[in-house]
Amino acid sequence: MTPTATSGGAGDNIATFDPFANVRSFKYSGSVKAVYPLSPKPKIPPSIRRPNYAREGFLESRNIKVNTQADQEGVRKSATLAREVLEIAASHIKPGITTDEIDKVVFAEAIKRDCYPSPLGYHGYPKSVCTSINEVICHGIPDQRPLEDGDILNIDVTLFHKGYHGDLNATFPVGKKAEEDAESMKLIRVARECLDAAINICGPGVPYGEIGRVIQPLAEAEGCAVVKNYTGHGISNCFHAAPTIYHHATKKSYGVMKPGHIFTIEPMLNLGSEWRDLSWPDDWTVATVDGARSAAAEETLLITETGVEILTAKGGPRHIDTTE
Ligand SMILES: COc1cccc(Cn2ccc3cc(C(=O)NO)cnc32)c1
Ligand SMILES: [Co+2]
Ligand SMILES: [Co+2]
Ligand SMILES: [Co+2]
Repeated sequence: MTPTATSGGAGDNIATFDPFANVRSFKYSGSVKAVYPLSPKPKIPPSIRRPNYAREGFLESRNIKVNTQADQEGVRKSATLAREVLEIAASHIKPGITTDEIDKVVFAEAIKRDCYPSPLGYHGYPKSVCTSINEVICHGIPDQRPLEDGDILNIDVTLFHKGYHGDLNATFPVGKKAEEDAESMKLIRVARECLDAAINICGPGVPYGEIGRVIQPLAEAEGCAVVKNYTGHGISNCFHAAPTIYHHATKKSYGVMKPGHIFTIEPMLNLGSEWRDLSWPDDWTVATVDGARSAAAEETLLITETGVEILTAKGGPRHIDTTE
């Protein structure tokens, strides 16, 4: 999900980071609250190549990169590694583990794979992964809050490997209570189904606006609202680039899919009909305004001459011929 605003961030004073300290007026929209202090910033081995964020704006240009075969192979590798790390992180989900502990798993597994965790330091973001619980839509900061039986948790992993980013996320039930919560499990299922339906219409010559025109009616038919202010994005040697991928029907969409285009689709759906979001005073965490639960699913995709390749696919990159 590509933020449209610029943000302060924790910088290096992570141990004393408490953005709620001087905030009297803020009211949480649901039951999830930040639990500080954040753990200290991890030491990054000097051998790990870091992205150069200085040159990244937020989608200022509409020029969509046509990736060479070498670029595509670079993203394919990063995407495969990101999938591995997401699955390992997900295997740690259980009531009682904190999101900070999940962050440590992601960091360690990234370094093991000669990857830099892309979110760490990106526009000042203080952690290696985004962990978004219940009413948190995206950009949840890993902290000392233990997961609770009945929560739903989105883990959003982006890894930078040898010059290229790979980005994916998925939402998981926490404990038996969540697995038996029909509404939450429906929300998780519909987010994934919307992503799959959008992927299945991708291919050369398809306008990017088709993505939102497919997702929005599907989501609303299932009693879910599509978040409008956070989007998918082009990705390759930059974390965020053109095109902006809207998950709702909008005239703001631009561009036509061409072979070599690489981008994410990452629909964020809220239970009910309220699509609007609010930001916590930490300048990162985004939550639903009405406290309804939110779920997302994300893959990194490559447009080919005959369809679309899911570079972050479970089990490894998978091509779908959508032109036959
Ligand atoms: C400047 O403004 C902001 C606001 C929020 C977040 C960030 C930075 N950021 C950190 C992690 C992260 C992940 C994505 C993503 O595409 N996930 O699929 C996007 N942005 C991210 C910056
Ligand atoms: Co985002
Ligand atoms: Co993304
Ligand atoms: Co992501």
